[in-house]
Amino acid sequence: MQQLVLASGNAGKIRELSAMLAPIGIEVLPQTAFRIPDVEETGLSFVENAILKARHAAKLTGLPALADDSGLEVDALNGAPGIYSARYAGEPSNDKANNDKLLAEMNAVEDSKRGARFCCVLALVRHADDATPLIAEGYWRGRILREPQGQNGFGYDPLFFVPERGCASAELNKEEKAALSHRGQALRELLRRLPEKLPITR
Ligand SMILES: O=c1nc[nH]c2c1ncn2[C@H]1C[C@H](O)[C@@H](COP(=O)(O)OP(=O)(O)OP(=O)(O)O)O1
Ligand SMILES: [Mg+2]
Repeated sequence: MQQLVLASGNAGKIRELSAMLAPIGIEVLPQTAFRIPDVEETGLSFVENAILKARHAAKLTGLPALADDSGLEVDALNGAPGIYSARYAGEPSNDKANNDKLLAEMNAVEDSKRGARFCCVLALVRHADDATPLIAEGYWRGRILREPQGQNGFGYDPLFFVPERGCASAELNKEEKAALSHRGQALRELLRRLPEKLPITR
């Protein structure tokens, strides 16, 4: 596969996925480079939204497309914000407002009940009407902190405590995060299974 359009407008995801794919010779072109607007995420699951975003980018570029739909599921909030993570505090999406809202919702939740997981679903379509998209998922369990910690990453990283490392996700560098994260796990699974889908033909 020579070129792949990355069907995301999220700079943090683009940074992480490009860094993970570059070493294996896959050139990732963010959809922003084609001035592709965000598509409305009308699905009720990460899988549906990932496929929808991938098809949209493939359709507008004529290239194979990889999409990432991801979010944070918090135990004490019955899985919220989930697929609505990016728009938790309203639209347009704003990481700071989302984090503030999460802290407020979790204010009365005691330490032993602050479990959560990040979810990532990746969808790779070879063309816009690909009937066999390659889907891979990854999950990362942690806990919701009581105040933001760290400057790295994006989204909810400053509020996500990583038990394996004893720090917030936003305190990990990008290699450390990729080794553990929902996105790193999903991408490794996708790459393991990529041969099933080759060659890329219509
Ligand atoms: O590793 C992560 N570290 C911190 N936060 C994260 C992570 N992974 C997903 N998240 C949060 C960010 C956003 O609030 C939502 C994704 O929403 P999601 O719709 O998939 O992405 P988005 O709208 O930002 O960009 P796009 O749809 O163009 O790919 O979950
Ligand atoms: Mg989105």
